[in-house]
Amino acid sequence: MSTTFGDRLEEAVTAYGPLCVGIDPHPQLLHRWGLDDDVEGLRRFGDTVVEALAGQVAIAKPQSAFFERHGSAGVAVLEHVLAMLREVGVLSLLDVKRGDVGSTMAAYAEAYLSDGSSLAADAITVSPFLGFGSLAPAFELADATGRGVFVLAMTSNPEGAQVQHARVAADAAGEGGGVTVAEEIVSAVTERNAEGGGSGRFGSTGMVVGATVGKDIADLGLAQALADSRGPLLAPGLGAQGADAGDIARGFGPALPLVLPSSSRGILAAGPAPAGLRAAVRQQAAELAGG
Ligand SMILES: O=c1ccn([C@@H]2O[C@H](COP(=O)(O)O)[C@@H](O)[C@H]2O)c(=O)[nH]1
Repeated sequence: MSTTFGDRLEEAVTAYGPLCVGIDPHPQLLHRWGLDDDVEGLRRFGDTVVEALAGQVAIAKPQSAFFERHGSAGVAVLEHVLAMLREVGVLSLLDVKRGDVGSTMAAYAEAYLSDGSSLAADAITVSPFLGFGSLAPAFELADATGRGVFVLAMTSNPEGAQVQHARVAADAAGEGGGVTVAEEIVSAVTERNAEGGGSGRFGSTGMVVGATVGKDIADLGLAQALADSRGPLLAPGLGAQGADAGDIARGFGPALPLVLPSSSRGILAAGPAPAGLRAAVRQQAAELAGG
């Protein structure tokens, strides 16, 4: 791809708005939609959601876990969903939260970020808790193929603070200690986007910052640093986890133009009729826009 992920994202968000819809085929949702909790149900769920989102949203976020729980046939449905999103022109952000030692990370990167892989998405989520540097193979391949990487920074679950608010130790030279893990990640992403992330609104390295963590952003004094990062900020937690449009506006403050608010169950509960899903998308988008 000749353009960067950040530029493609900016174009899509300008056309359709920032709302990201999660594709999470929970067993309870399959049941509620009158589908069996099997591979055929999964496929029909995926087809319906993609049909409903086409021409409505910039970006969709399939949750890998709900496909993986059906084994290799479920992963084949995930591949199908990724191909369909590509076909209808909705960017895919695969929520797969990978992270490993560098040599293994290179293999994950090939699976999700290389041209020609059946599991390739426009962007993926990654976990930096084996060290930010261990993610280098994913960043390198994403840059080379025009894809994006979203690094977990401040996750939407209450347990995340235990790790993400911890203070890092100084390096061997006695430098750099004392900042929180979250702050360290924001700085590393900012550096990446400054080095080679294009010049538009978004760089191609994003972060996951939950819609539920507005108070933590304030407590850690990170709102301006997030705004300066140029990282697209995936903000899950809207809807089913309790956050609303007001929480996002207040919590992110100056970083709001970078935020991709994300909702899965809050939208998917309006199915299975595509018209119902589209109405839920429109209502959520209007709330986010302050309407
Ligand atoms: O911090 C995080 C990171 C990822 N997620 C994922 O987002 C969706 C949320 O689903 P809802 O139904 O809207 O609650 C799900 O796939 C999570 O794994 C997150 O919630 N928080």
